[in-house]
Amino acid sequence: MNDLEIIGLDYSYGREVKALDGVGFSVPSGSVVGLLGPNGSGKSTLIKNVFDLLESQAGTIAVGGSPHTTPEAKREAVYLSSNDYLPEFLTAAEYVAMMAGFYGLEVDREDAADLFSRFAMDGRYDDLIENFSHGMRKKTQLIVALLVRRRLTVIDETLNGVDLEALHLAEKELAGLRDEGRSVLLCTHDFPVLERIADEIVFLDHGRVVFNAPTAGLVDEYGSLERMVYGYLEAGER
Ligand SMILES: Nc1ncnc2c1ncn2[C@@H]1O[C@H](COP(=O)(O)OP(=O)(O)OP(=O)(O)O)[C@@H](O)[C@H]1O
Repeated sequence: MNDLEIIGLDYSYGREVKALDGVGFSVPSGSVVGLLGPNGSGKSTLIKNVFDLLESQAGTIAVGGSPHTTPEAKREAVYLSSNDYLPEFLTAAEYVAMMAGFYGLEVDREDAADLFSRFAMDGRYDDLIENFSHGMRKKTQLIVALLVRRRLTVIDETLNGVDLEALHLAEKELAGLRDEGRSVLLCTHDFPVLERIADEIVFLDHGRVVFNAPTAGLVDEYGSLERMVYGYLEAGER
């Protein structure tokens, strides 16, 4: 079963910029897939298409087996954006409750407070988000995903900006989602993180999939993901 399946996805901004050009790949249940690519390669455009934040122009996207525009698909997935824009006038508890409410869920206060304390935000659950640092906001986004535990979690550079301790815990928690048979699409430039937790890699360049293979195989072949990417970029085959 694939939690996300994308076939032949195109997307252009106006007539000039073709941001996605025939993109296709899948995220199998019980896996972490790393999404990599240089700036402007189309990663955010791809993710926005998956969440129907941009209206797809050609191709198909299925989430949990349902077309991505349907309520069934939208219930199956959670999106952690690359920015840290959270409603500042809410407390973390109110924000978490609101997000869970979108999925028809109620959050267990103890579970949530426990995650806040494990992510080094002990006692901050009832504080206004206005008083949270950048890293605390990123961790709050992540905690929401861990509480709502959807079939598919898509993380757009959300982990960039959290400290090493939180990153270590985040990796363990994401592996926990995978072990429950859920899946994660993790967009990050952090090669070591991807080598540790991604089962497969999708590498985009100029809106096209250049590599799509198991991480272990790519590391065997190129020595590391970093060498694979820089080798490709320096080879001038773009
Ligand atoms: N709103 C927009 N209007 C016009 N062009 C856009 C818009 N958003 C993105 N683009 C263009 O689409 C292409 C893909 O951009 P996108 O943001 O998807 O890349 P990305 O891989 O997420 O980049 P980054 O790593 O910098 O976040 C780029 O050429 C970008 O300039």
